[in-house]
Amino acid sequence: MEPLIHVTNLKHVYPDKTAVHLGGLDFAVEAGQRVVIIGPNGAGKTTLLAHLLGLLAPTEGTVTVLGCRPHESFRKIRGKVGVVFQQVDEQIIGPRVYDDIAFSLRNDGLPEDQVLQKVKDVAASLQISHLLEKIPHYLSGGEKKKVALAGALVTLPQILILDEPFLSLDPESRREMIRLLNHLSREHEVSLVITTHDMEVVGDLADVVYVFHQGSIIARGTPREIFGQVNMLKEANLEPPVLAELFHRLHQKGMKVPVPQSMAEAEAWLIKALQNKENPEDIG
Ligand SMILES: Nc1ncnc2c1ncn2[C@@H]1O[C@H](COP(=O)(O)OP(=O)(O)OP(=O)(O)O)[C@@H](O)[C@H]1O
Repeated sequence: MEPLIHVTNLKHVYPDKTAVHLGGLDFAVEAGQRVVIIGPNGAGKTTLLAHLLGLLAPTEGTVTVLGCRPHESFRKIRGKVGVVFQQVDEQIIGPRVYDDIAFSLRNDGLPEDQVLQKVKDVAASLQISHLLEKIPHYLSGGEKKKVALAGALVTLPQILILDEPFLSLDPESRREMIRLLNHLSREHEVSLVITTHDMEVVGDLADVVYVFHQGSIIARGTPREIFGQVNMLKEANLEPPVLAELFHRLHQKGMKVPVPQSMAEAEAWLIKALQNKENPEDIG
């Protein structure tokens, strides 16, 4: 079956002649997958997202989203693709939070009673019902992110695109955002495409991780496969998660350790190892 998103050998040249190339592996997203893109500054992550949203047209290569070329016919798929931009301030345009979330529904000509119901439902699911009458400008950063997410989700998209959703969130809001995104994927089968510099969230969030570096998509795999390649990550100017680095060092010292995907996994392994100090190599 054709993936929901398929990008091959994308090259984009900006008007000032800056060229962004995503050669190497194809970028593909299957239905219901949670895909996280990592890469150093300037690797082309945001440029790719702009192509998925039809905001840019490829100079070379192909971009297919839900069977369409987004730059030619994004209107056809608009309601099926939600987005939360990095700068949510630029995205939130309604005078009240309610109006902002209602924007695309009203734009599609939905009767006001249905708009009301859908806005109420999405606000309740994101636990922001108490914010609906507020002026967006005065919201906190985390609240703004949730409002932008509500605006993206209110049309029940098949694909949700998020550029750096964890930026400037405090630990509690970050956990809450991870929980929400995983819930959307699990319960509503929304496919997620997320860029982040926050390596610590990737293991809790991704089915598939793509690594962008110097004009190429250089690696694709599960978080365990990607974080098992600590040297590749460092060469790509990426800091592996602390646990991956620690277990990599233990491995280099000759210990048969797994690559932990989460704190809970590392904790369980360490408890077993400490309880069985006689022969820790047996624990895998
Ligand atoms: N509108 C633009 N005009 C000219 N060059 C641009 C434009 N937007 C991005 N670029 C350039 O394209 C390259 C890729 O930028 P992009 O924003 O896609 O990278 P990124 O991986 O998202 O980086 P970051 O992690 O810093 O957000 C950079 O060299 C950037 O300077």
